[in-house]
Amino acid sequence: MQDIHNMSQLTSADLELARAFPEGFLWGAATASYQIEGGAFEDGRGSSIWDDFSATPGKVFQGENGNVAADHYHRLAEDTELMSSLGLGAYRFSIAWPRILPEGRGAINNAGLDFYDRLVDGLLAKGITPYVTLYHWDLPSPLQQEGGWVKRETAFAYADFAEVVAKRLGDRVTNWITLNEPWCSAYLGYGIGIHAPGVQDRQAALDAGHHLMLGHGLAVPRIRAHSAPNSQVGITLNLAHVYANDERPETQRDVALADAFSNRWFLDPILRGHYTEGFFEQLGLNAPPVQDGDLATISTPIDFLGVNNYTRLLVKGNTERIPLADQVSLVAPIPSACYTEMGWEVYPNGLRDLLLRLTKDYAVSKLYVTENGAAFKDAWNGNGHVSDPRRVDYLRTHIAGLAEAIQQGAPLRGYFVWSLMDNFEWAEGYSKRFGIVYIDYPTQKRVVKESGYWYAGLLKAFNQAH
Ligand SMILES: N#[N+]C[C@@H]1[C@@H](O)[C@H](O)[C@@H](O)[C@@H]2O[C@H]12
Repeated sequence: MQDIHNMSQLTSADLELARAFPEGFLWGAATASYQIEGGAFEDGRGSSIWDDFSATPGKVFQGENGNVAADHYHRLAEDTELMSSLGLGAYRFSIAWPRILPEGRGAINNAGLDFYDRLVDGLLAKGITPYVTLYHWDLPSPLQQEGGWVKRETAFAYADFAEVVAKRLGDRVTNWITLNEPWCSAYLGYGIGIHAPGVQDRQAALDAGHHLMLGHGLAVPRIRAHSAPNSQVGITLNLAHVYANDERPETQRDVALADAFSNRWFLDPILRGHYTEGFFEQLGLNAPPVQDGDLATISTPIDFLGVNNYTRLLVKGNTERIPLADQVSLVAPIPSACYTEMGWEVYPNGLRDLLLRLTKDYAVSKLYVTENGAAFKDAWNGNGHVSDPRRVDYLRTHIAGLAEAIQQGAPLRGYFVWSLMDNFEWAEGYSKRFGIVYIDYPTQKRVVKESGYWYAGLLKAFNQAH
């Protein structure tokens, strides 16, 4: 592989930016099992709700699925070499529950554990620290057939799964993320049904969210019991800072509703041990089936909070309609602003302001940005490289916001760009490319994008400064 660093086009300001970060700051990239692995029917892997959802007509763009994806299952050596050439200090990936427990519980598929053994050993051999997400949405189908996350039993099945993985990898993996974005699993999967398993029932979303958090709390001690003493366990939440479009009282009301629904629904139980007061009433729904002790379990102390952030929320109150927390009026696209292919406003200060809010309002000892990135229209002409200047600018401006947040007191310890490589973007299929490495799916060729060279150059400059 060409000397990847000589291909980067860093400015003097970029070099200054790299030097702004403290020694020990962790630079990584993130992926998820169903989005990159493929090998969907190999070596004993069972079916997941995303296999089922993708196979359901009309659910995923052009009927695409994760059967092959980026074929990572067959390219471990190539992809770990790619990560090493980029200079990554860490790699965040997820474990496919159906590879480990094809029925969701019970019989262990050791071939599945062997795959992650090989991945972890390959990363460690290259000096790359594994950050393992135990659940990134691929619930085994048999558990969904019993009701999935709306059933309390699934929380216990998840904790059993987490322990099986920790027993195998806990001697080498010291950084664990229990869940990825339970808000998406609950609301997109069970509330409005645009994600797997495709249930459209807002009460089910609250019940699923509760059991996801219960699974998190049940799993934390079981992960710790099988990991090295210096291990750390956290959770990753998708969060966004909420801004008021004006000072009107109805706008202030809607800002509070949007914050409750988008952020505090999960932040408050996990970090404060209680749901946000009045939250369920604002939604016009019943409380989920909370049992004695649940909130104590859910709020079991964690070592860090993982933050996934892509954009901000801008809210404009509407007196004619008293919204429910999940129906707040967001401001229409702003002509002067820049938007990604996902329709998300590019607003770098949103990440900085979010980290500062979390620092101010929640007693988090450590923060990691576990996902941040952008989808833009990337094209590859079959040779040369992929020009993606908008992604370079997105990364540059958001990373600059991290430096400001740290300088203002945020306990930020690391950043994982989403994503290492283009991948299956859920209901959008392969139509949205988030990678700093381009995947030519017909050939599975990996082509480092301009943003990948830039990120590698930033990491090299950071390492040279320390
Ligand atoms: N959409 N989008 C990109 C990205 C998605 O690909 C990840 O799997 C999720 O954790 C999170 O939603 C963010």
